[in-house]
Amino acid sequence: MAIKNVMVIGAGQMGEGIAQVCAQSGYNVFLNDMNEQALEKAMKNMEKRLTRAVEKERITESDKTDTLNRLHPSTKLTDAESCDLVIEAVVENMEVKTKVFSDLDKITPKHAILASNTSSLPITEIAAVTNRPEQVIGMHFMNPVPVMKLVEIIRGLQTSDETYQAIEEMTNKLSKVPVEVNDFPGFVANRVLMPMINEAIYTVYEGVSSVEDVDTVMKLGMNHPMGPLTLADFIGLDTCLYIMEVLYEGFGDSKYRPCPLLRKYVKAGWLGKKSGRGFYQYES
Ligand SMILES: CC(=O)CC(=O)SCCNC(=O)CCNC(=O)[C@H](O)C(C)(C)COP(=O)(O)OP(=O)(O)OC[C@H]1O[C@@H](n2cnc3c(N)ncnc32)[C@H](O)[C@@H]1OP(=O)(O)O
Ligand SMILES: NC(=O)C1=CN([C@@H]2O[C@H](COP(=O)(O)OP(=O)(O)OC[C@H]3O[C@@H](n4cnc5c(N)ncnc54)[C@H](OP(=O)(O)O)[C@@H]3O)[C@@H](O)[C@H]2O)C=CC1
Repeated sequence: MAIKNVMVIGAGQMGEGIAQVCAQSGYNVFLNDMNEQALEKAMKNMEKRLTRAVEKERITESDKTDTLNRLHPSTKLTDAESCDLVIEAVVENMEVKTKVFSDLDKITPKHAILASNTSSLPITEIAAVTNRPEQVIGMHFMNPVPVMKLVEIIRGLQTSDETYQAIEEMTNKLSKVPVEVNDFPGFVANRVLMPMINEAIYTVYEGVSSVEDVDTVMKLGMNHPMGPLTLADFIGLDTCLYIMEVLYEGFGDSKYRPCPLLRKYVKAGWLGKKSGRGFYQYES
């Protein structure tokens, strides 16, 4: 199936990045969000990054103009009626995601593929609220999307080979590297990454070391590009907590219990870089 028109739902940090790379690769993209301010901010950020790419001579001025012309901010989910693929990137919450998928199932054409950028939630459960579970799939991009090469492609129980192949082909077209994984809590990326981040938070919580020193140990000792606490702030502490909860509930194993300090920060509204405060403070 040829994918031409794509809708990305959620103009947060992931949705914005996904919309940009799709438009840069020639897809016609609706970026959908109920919040017009979030859409405006996302459009500005994408334009800024494209301008920087022109300055660095990675793309031409006309590539930038063409990309921007392919990007359409949208506040109506019904714009998905002309789309061949929808990539959902709203908050990591099953209730919110299943509501979006159930609505999309009614709006989109019969042939359309419905993908989720969920970082941990079961694709099979999301697919079950639609009448097309064979066309529902996980397409898990990494943050920051324009930079990171990996896309985890997650097969739900009923995902068809045809759907998998269409998404694998598109991932290659986006100049990303696809990796096929099965539908288990946290898939591969976050089953491995998030317990490491959670453990780093425990070392601060238990007074083993300071935030800065934990990050230094992992940066200089393990050559990680960012320390785990900087990375947690970058991902979003709410997202980190939701993922730990999915692992904890999904496996029923106490080794995945979220650190109380992580819970406390999220309750305080300290969500990391996006809210201006997490383990570190950020200028707005
Ligand atoms: C939670 C999940 O479900 C899954 C996940 O995504 S887990 C998170 C996975 N991501 C990571 O682990 C990221 C780890 N960090 C890194 O790789 C690097 O620190 C980084 C790529 C983010 C920044 O790299 P850096 O060398 O430290 O900084 P910097 O030189 O400023 O940036 C390198 C390039 O990335 C770009 N970049 C940095 N942050 C960016 C962002 N948020 N959005 C877009 N581009 C960005 C910069 O513009 C720069 O591009 P140019 O070459 O055009 O200048
Ligand atoms: N952060 C990361 O590093 C990664 C995140 N992901 C996944 O991507 C998805 C989005 O994460 P991210 O972009 O970081 O999150 P953000 O917090 O940046 O954005 C969340 C988006 O969800 C929307 N949203 C929030 N609440 C609701 C609701 N009740 N109904 C509908 N939409 C809602 C927000 O809309 P509004 O603008 O209106 O508030 C916003 O567009 C999550 O599933 C996350 O797990 C995947 C890979 C990496």
